[in-house]
Amino acid sequence: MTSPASACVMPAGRLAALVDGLDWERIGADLDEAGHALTGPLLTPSECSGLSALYEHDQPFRSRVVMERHGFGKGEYKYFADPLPEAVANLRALLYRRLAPVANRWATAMALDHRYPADHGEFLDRCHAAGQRRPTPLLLKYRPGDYNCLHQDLYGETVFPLQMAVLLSVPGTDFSGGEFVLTEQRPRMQSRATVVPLSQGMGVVFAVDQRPVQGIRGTYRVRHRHGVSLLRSGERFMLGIIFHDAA
Ligand SMILES: O=C(O)CCC(=O)C(=O)O
Ligand SMILES: [Fe+2]
Repeated sequence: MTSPASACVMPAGRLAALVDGLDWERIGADLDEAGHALTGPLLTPSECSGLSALYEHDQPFRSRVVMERHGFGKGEYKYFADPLPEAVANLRALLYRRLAPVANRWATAMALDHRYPADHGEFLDRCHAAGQRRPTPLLLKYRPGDYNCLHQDLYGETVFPLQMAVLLSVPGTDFSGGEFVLTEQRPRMQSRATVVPLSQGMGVVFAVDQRPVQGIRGTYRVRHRHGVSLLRSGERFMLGIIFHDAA
């Protein structure tokens, strides 16, 4: 029997070339400036539908969360089990390598004493040693009336400060509403929200929690949260790639 994960074949070479070809200088600058950055297209429409189609299967996943039961919103998601589908594992490792320098720059700017290794495998060893052994990449599914409350994906003490998500559905065609929202809480100020315009296959990299901002009197920290606005019609699938594992 072929596993459902083999239904979405993404040649590792194509992904590596694609990730290498992204404008990492611009992505780094956008992350510094706004706490989020669009990557450019990452997955083809057929790769997007292949991944979305996994949702109805049990075998690729370790657990299913019905958001309403936990007060997280409305809708559901499933965490992938180890071994992750090859494309998800490859994307996770390839993106980590490019984002680790940004994470280290932020840690330096915020005077934090931890630094991130260049290699994702090494970072995962650190998670596992801290008791965070469960994989965190996930697929989310929204239907009309669903939404995802503003939140942070923290799963233990060990945190990689950036994460990524890829929209798998076509806005305006497959669904309406359901916008990806990022908020920024500056010290002693009200929160500010940004709606990130995504298209199918487009990735967004964003701050998990804190990011440094250069002010007139030195660097201060802003705190981010992300979520999804009310889905008005259709069905929306999202791939989430979090770089730390969960306790
Ligand atoms: O569905 C979305 O756009 C949000 C996904 C999310 O919360 C995540 O990837 O951590
Ligand atoms: Fe999230």
